[in-house]
Formats: sequence, C-alpha cells, structure tokens
Amino acid sequence: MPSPYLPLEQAITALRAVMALDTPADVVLSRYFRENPMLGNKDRAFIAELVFGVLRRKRSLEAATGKGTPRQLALAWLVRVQGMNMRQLEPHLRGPELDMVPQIKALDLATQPLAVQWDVPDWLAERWLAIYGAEAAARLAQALLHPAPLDLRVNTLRARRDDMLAVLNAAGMSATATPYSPVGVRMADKPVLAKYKPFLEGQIEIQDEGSQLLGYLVAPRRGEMVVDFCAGAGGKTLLLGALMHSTGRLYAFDVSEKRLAKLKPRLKRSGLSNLTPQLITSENDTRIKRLAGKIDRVLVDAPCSGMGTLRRNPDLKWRQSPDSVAELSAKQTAILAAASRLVKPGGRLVYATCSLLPEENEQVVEAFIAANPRFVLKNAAEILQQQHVALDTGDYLRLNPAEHGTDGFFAAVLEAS
Ligand SMILES: C[S@@+](CC[C@H](N)C(=O)[O-])C[C@H]1O[C@@H](n2cnc3c(N)ncnc32)[C@H](O)[C@@H]1O
Repeated sequence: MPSPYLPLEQAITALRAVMALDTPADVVLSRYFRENPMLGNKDRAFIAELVFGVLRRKRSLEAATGKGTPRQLALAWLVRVQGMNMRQLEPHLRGPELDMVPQIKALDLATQPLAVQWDVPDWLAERWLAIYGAEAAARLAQALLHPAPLDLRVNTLRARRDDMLAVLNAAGMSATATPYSPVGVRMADKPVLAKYKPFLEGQIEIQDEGSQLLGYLVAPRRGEMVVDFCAGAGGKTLLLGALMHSTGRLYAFDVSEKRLAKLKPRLKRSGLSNLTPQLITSENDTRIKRLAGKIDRVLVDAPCSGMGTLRRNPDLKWRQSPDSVAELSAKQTAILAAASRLVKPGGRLVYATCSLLPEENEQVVEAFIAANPRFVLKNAAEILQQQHVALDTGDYLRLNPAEHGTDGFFAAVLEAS
C-alpha cells in the first residue's frame, strides 16, 4: 500500500520536465535524478514509476481529468492506475482537488474513442486499426501498456544458459528460459545487475528476446566478414560476435559517437576479440566503400519510430507523428541501399526495425527489392528453424508484444546473387 510519504511533489516536477516531450523521457529523468542527488532509491523508483505510468496512459488520464496539468495527471494515475483511495490520497490533495477525485474515478473508458481506450494519438490508432483490425489492435494496445520484463542474453563465449539459470535461481532471482531464443533468460523481477558478478564478468547481457532473435536471422558463421551497419550501443553486435565464436571480422558502424562509446564497456566484458567499432559520418562514408562486395552478412537495424518498444519507451507514441515516420522511412531506404552494396554475391542482408508500421518495414523492403533485383527475399521462419528456433511468422519476421511477449520487431532476410 502506498505510504503517505510519497515524494509526489518531486514526481510532479519531474513529470512536468518530461511532458515537454522534446527529449527522450529516460534522458530527462536521469538528468532530474542527477540534479537531485538527495533522493533515495525508493523515492527514485516511485518517481520513475509515476512518470512512465503517466506517459503510458496520458490520453485516458487526460480524458479523466478534463485536460490534465502534470499535477492532475499524476493524481489521476494514483487514482485510476494505482487504485489509491480517498483516505490515502487526502494528505496530498489541495483545496478543490478533493472534489476532482470522484470525477477522475468516474470515467468509463468503454464510452471513449478507440484512441483514448488504447492510449495512443489518433493517427496511430487509425494506422493500427487499418493494419490489424479492431480486435488484434486492442490486444496490441493492451500489451504495449505494460512494462516489458527484464530479458537477459547468456554470452555463450563465457557461459551456458542452463548453468546461468541455475546460478540466478540459486541467488534467489527467479529466472526461466525464454520461449524462442536459445540464449535468452527471462527474469520474474527486475534486479539491479550492475554490480552482479556474472554481469561484470560478461556472462550475461541485458537484451530483449526479440532483439536476440534478429541475431539468429543473420546467423553469421565462424571466420566470416560481418557488418552491423547501425550498431548503436552494440546490443545485437555482441550476439553476432558470440555466434561467430569471436572469429572472422565484425565491424560495428554507427553515426553516433555517444552510442558507440556505450559499446566499449560491454565489449570489454564480453571477451570478444573480433570486433572493430567504426564511427561513420553517414551511410555514404568513404570508409564503408572499401568494403563494397566483400561482406558475408550485413545487419541493418535501422533507426525507426520505435513503435514496437512502447512498453519501454511510452513517450515515443507522443513524440512521433506521420511526418516523422515519413522522414524515417526515407532514411531507412537510403541506409538499406548503402548497406546492400557491401554484400558479396551469395551473402545475406538482414533489414530490421523495432517498428510495427508497414511504411518502415514491408514497404521499404519491397521498394528495395524492386530497385535491386540481385536480392531475393528468403523465408525467415525457415532460417530460424535452421538455427533451432521454432517461430513461424511467414516470410518476414514479425514479432508482436501481444503474441510473442517480446518487443515489436520486423525483419526481412535478403540474399544476394
Ligand atoms: C535501432 S538503433 C540500433 C540499435 C542497436 N543495433 C542495438 O541492438 O542496440 C539505430 C541506430 O542507427 C544509427 N544510425 C542513424 N543513422 C545512421 C546512418 N546513416 N548510418 C548508420 N547508422 C545510423 C543510430 O545512431 C542508432 O544507433
């Protein structure tokens, strides 16, 4: 039961900063915590829960409060999501807020438009309705309203999954094997792992199961030349390196120095010795050109709207728009074309996003194949089966949080002739 000493005022201050929606919520929140070092762990946990809770349900909380200042939204979250009663709330309420509570409670979501029920902007509700139909879209919306579980990947260079499961459970952390990824572990809770020995020793990494599965579509082999074209902080790169048994050559490209810098400590823990991180200026960087036609496997984990990751980044649904999606789609098209030039005859190109929108996915791939007939689409389910992953979503890999319990991912496997 929530204590009457909730740091509600601090949570509202943090929420106000986040609600500007001009910077990723996690960045704003980290800054707020840095600027307020006196906050204890419990206070921080409550503030983060409230801020992300309000972001998840902003639309319905606005409907319940009339319009919704950050303070009203925070109170509405305590009432509607946390189920706080009047007695628990009273110490936090000011003047007329006392009368607002019954009104906040009263809103029946079933009477509201779908976009309010699903807690998304109108444009996204319309897209989901067109793509999935009302029932499946409602299931997806529900799944995306809940926080994601903590998934780990066992680094097979350093440990075996069965052993890691035993170690984690013996340490009192309830852990089970993920249903699809052969190296995934799903945690029942969210223990802090930063100082945990197996984490520091590189036996485990934090990685969503869906993200792990993309590595099995690339399926690099020992001794190959492999490029992770949009490597970021290296989530997928590290798995590719482990699948290569740290042999051959693995390049990690990215235009973001900050993201590549985050790869460094992870790389150190991982024990990989075949990885070359490379900062590039754009997808047309001249350093890329010398690798043209030489690469066995290329992964393009393209920058995208992140609409499949709303469980983790609920602010994205308020920060993206049809215009930003159109811009991303043009960027994705350019990156895929540039990356494809690296692939040697017989080589493999995997295009992936964590979006669920066809304009960032199927449409990008279909236009690419039409313009580049040397590439053919391979069946993703067959490739996964070869990797001992039993998951059939058709030619394309389409991971849906409502069906698969992973983040939403799309991937297409293309083979060059
Ligand atoms: C979806 S994220 C990659 C996440 C990463 N693969 C992982 O698993 O952690 C997309 C990345 O593309 C990078 N990016 C954006 N434009 C790019 C470009 N023109 N060429 C290469 N990378 C680019 C971004 O900096 C970002 O790190």
